[in-house]
Amino acid sequence: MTDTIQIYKGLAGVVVDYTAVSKVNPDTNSLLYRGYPVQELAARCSFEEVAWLLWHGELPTPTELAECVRVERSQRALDPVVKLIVDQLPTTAHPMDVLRTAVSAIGARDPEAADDSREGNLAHAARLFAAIPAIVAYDQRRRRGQELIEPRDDLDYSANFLWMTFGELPSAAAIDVFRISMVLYAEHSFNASTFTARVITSTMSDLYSAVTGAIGALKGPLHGGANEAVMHIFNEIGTADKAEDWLAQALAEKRKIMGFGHRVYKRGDSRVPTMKAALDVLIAESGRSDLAELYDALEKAMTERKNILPNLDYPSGPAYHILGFDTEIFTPLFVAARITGWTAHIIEQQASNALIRPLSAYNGVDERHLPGV
Ligand SMILES: CC(=O)SCCNC(=O)CCNC(=O)[C@H](O)C(C)(C)COP(=O)(O)OP(=O)(O)OC[C@H]1O[C@@H](n2cnc3c(N)ncnc32)[C@H](O)[C@@H]1OP(=O)(O)O
Ligand SMILES: O=C([O-])CC(=O)C(=O)O
Repeated sequence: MTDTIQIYKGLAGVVVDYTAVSKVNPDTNSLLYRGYPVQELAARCSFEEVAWLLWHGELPTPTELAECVRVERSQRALDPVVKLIVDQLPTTAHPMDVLRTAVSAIGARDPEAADDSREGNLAHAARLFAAIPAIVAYDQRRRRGQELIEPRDDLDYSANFLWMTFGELPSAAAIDVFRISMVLYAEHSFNASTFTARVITSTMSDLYSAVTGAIGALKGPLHGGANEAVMHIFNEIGTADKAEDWLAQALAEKRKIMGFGHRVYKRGDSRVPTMKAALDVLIAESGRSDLAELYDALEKAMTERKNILPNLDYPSGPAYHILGFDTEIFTPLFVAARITGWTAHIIEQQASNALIRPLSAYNGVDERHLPGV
């Protein structure tokens, strides 16, 4: 008689630890960062304030915010050595591969990288928070044959990110949409990339290694890579009138429809209404009603056929497209936001560490021996 072993495939439904960083509640369709509803933060707070909140557990005082902003602005410029490394990479490499390499290089260049004290890790987190926009912006520009644009000290995080990418500023409303997307993408409990960062941290490795691994986990289309995949799907479908037939065919081929479904939310993603409202602002401003029609048609068809609802990547993909980002840059934008949540979790894991090492049930060949043994 063999013992029955319970396998938790994909760790679905398994609670592996406590976290005080965020609470995802699929029953009430809510998401709290350190207790605050994400919708309130998206409506009222700068991304710098949200970063501070995630790292420290409380919103910054005016003095703390001024310090956070000062540190961010002082580390915005692309490190010339990191630029050299990026320049060596072919433009056939996915921008997530470029960003993963650049973050790894920043870690290798930090003489204090091994300092995993709370203060050390907060400093590393602030460095990556400030440095990632320049890498992402420059990578899009070099792919377009354009020169690096230096950061501007008179702009906040969101406006400066758009400035470094495009060399001009869009409307205040468009900058705000970008800020909202950063706030919504910042944190989401034990998702695959955050869990990756926590696994790496649990071995007492350094923060840069954990973030490098997390970038690799986020790249996949079942996770962060879905925001760019949504745009590929939109391009494939073409126009709203083709959405229903396209979906029928895609489902018949057993394809996953990117931007729909979620491991935790089964009745809708708490962040989608806020991001959809932000997308609507861009659609109204740009006159892209074609995109709005396509968005609605695919959502309606997917609801009717599968009753599977959109996740955050569904509205953010077309929003980034209208803002002018190239499709393959969308997931690096997710990294720029999620660096805040990842590093908050790394600090939390490190403060209450246990090596993460689950068990497996062996189902290979029975014990056997080499000839003559
Ligand atoms: C910000 C984020 O990272 S959010 C996630 C972004 N990822 C995507 O948008 C990729 C598309 N979505 C998916 O692949 C899935 O919904 C996941 C990976 C996100 C969640 O997966 P799971 O929790 O394992 O899915 P779940 O158990 O709810 O699936 C139930 C059924 O619905 C199907 N399903 C779920 N999502 C989709 C989808 N997007 N397209 C088609 N079918 C789907 C599953 O194949 C499964 O079918 P089955 O019972 O016939 O096998
Ligand atoms: O929670 C998840 O599994 C994926 C997700 O929505 C996120 O990381 O934002």
